[in-house]
Amino acid sequence: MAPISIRTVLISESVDPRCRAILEENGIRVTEKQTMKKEELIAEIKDYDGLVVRSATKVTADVINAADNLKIIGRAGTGVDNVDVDAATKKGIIVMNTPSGNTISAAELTCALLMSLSRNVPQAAMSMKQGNWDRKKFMGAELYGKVLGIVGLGRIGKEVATRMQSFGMKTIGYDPITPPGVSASWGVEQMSLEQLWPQCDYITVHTPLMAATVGLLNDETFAKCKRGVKVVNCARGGIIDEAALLRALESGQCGGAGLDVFVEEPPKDRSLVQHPNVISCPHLGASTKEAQARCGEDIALQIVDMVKGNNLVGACRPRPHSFAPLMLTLLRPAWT
Ligand SMILES: NC(=O)C1=CN([C@@H]2O[C@H](COP(=O)(O)OP(=O)(O)OC[C@H]3O[C@@H](n4cnc5c(N)ncnc54)[C@H](O)[C@@H]3O)[C@@H](O)[C@H]2O)C=CC1
Ligand SMILES: O=C(O)C(=O)COP(=O)(O)O
Repeated sequence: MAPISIRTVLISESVDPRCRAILEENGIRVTEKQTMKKEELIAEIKDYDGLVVRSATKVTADVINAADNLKIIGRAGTGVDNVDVDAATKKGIIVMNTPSGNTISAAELTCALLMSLSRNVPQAAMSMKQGNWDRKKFMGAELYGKVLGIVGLGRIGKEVATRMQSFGMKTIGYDPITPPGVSASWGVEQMSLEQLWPQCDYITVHTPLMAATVGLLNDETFAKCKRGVKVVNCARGGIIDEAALLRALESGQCGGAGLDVFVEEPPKDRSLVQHPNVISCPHLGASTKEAQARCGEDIALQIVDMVKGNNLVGACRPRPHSFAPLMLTLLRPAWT
């Protein structure tokens, strides 16, 4: 690949300091500005060859059209739904992400939400802080023997599956691309969504946000689920339709929801967050020291690869994600 000249990079969000250090070690001038308004970004973007973002910076067509010198948009993370990739491509701007750097962290938070939902941990903790000792109110249910439906069997979906299997959950799923034989090798039986909805005690979504996944769970699909189904969204706001979710929670069709992401972040309308059967986080899936270190380092190295004209195929370095099935195999008694 021909080297690309990148002399200035703007980092518009809180990205691990290794990112800046690697870029500077390679002669790139870095500016960090973390609270830019859209107008500010539009006014300043022309001064930069590269832009590094996380999920909060909306790199819309008007930002891209104002970016006279921009050659690369680096997303230090997975989802690129905050970047208008079509507009960037039309302008010849490369968009790259670091898709494996935060996989484990997002999977672990999903598991934490599933476990918290089953045992009402956040609600019980809040009640204790208020001076109560309410053992009856927070009666839970075991995850053992329950059915977990995983919609989207990519990196995160797979890691959630292998972890929740160790709690004795049956894992079923759907993905239009991952071959059923592959997901079967990590213990997930694939089926159509029509077959999946009525079987699940818990559903977790792990797809990108795109036209086909907006409102994947809606009034119609909630109606096909078991009464009291619990749902987790650690992927993107809107994959579970928020208004439909609120209606399902109010009717009891949905027994609880664990939400890390929202259509609007932070959400102005707090009716979901305030619902007693909802537990939520402020988009924390990737917010671990380890994930941020990997994503910050990876995006910087990928930009440096471009400057040096290194082949980008395989630039996204493999991560040891398969440790979970390996550990499970080693720890599981031979007769199971
Ligand atoms: N909460 C957080 O902080 C984080 C959220 N994410 C979100 O999680 C999403 C998934 O991440 P990864 O697993 O790494 O992505 P991935 O690309 O490895 O997996 C996504 C899977 O979804 C499948 N898919 C696409 N359309 C589908 C549909 N209509 N129905 C069912 N499956 C469909 C794809 O075939 C693919 O296997 C990201 O796109 C991002 O939006 C990712 C990291 C952190
Ligand atoms: O990587 C992703 O897709 C995420 O959602 C993480 O977003 P963040 O980098 O924490 O703003």
